[in-house]
Amino acid sequence: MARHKIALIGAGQIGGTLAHLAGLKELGDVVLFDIAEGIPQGKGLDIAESAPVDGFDAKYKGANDYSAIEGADVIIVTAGVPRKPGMSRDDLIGINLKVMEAVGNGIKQYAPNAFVICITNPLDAMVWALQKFSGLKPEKIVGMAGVLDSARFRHFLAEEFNVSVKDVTAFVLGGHGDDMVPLVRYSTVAGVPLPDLVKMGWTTQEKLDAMVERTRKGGGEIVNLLKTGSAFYAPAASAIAMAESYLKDQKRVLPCAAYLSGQYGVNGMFVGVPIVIGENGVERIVEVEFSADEKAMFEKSVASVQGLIDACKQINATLA
Ligand SMILES: NC(=O)c1ccc[n+]([C@@H]2O[C@H](COP(=O)([O-])OP(=O)(O)OC[C@H]3O[C@@H](n4cnc5c(N)ncnc54)[C@H](O)[C@@H]3O)[C@@H](O)[C@H]2O)c1
Ligand SMILES: O=C(O)C[C@H](O)C(=O)O
Repeated sequence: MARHKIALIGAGQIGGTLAHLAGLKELGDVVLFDIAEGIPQGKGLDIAESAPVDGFDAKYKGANDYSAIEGADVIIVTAGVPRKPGMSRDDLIGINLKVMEAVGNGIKQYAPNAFVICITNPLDAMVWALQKFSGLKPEKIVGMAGVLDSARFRHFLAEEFNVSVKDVTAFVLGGHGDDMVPLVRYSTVAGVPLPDLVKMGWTTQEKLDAMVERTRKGGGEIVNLLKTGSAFYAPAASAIAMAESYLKDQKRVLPCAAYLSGQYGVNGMFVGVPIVIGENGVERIVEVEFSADEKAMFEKSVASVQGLIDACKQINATLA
């Protein structure tokens, strides 16, 4: 059986990490595409030269021409610019929307049947625009944010409870902004919901609230530390988990920005919700019940995403 083909559009910090992880996990052969000449070729060659040491088989190709992505099974998009300290993700909208137009046209021409994972920020608006520009079926395109935001929450929880991250589950839904929705009722340690752990005295409500807030600001925390760009190890690991679920038909239940057509009362937008990813792409959108407070938080987050989509339509009239 031929190996899968994984195309990475954007060969920067996340793109390079994705390429390395895809090889280490033997997910398939990798094409790195970027507008910067030499970067995708250099990163591809460097990683290919690590393969004999780590003992994995994968072919690497760097390219500056979209024809190289032809026939890709999975495409992960990180093309664009990241934020720097003092900026919000939303400040990237103008420049990255133009990038999504070029990327969408490339996908439409060379890989219209791929499963596409968008990472570029502001995430929920960029994945929406990328779907419009590429014409991909809504079940074949998702945005990566919830897996990352949930992983951050899981890390903070595992540190607080001094337990293995493997025994901590978390669901962060909504848009990938500071008003994202970490759902404490649906987050657990060994299956015990977080509010019960507060009742048991294992942590306090104040500490839990602080972890929720730190999760919401998790991206900015890394930006302020790095100063030159944003997080890339955890974002790449998160997108690889999504790609692996598709390529291996794992049917994992992961929080991702998915196209909603009425679910959660939302129509025609991509917002972070739990979905099942299998060989058909988005195979199910899981509609969990919200309390009144959770519903209000989710609606506030959706309103922020709607504002970004409206801004995209203002910038590019073809999207209106
Ligand atoms: N969704 C998330 O959770 C999440 C997490 C982290 C970062 N991000 C976003 O991902 C994006 C990439 O982050 P990064 O750290 O890899 O940035 P980076 O600057 O290291 O890499 C971006 C790459 O995109 C390339 N590029 C720019 N315009 C292009 C175009 N038109 N076509 C092809 N390539 C193009 C650049 O040359 C660069 O190599 C940013 O927008 C960032 O905000 C999102
Ligand atoms: O915060 C950013 O700008 C990058 C990304 O969205 C993140 O959450 O790490």
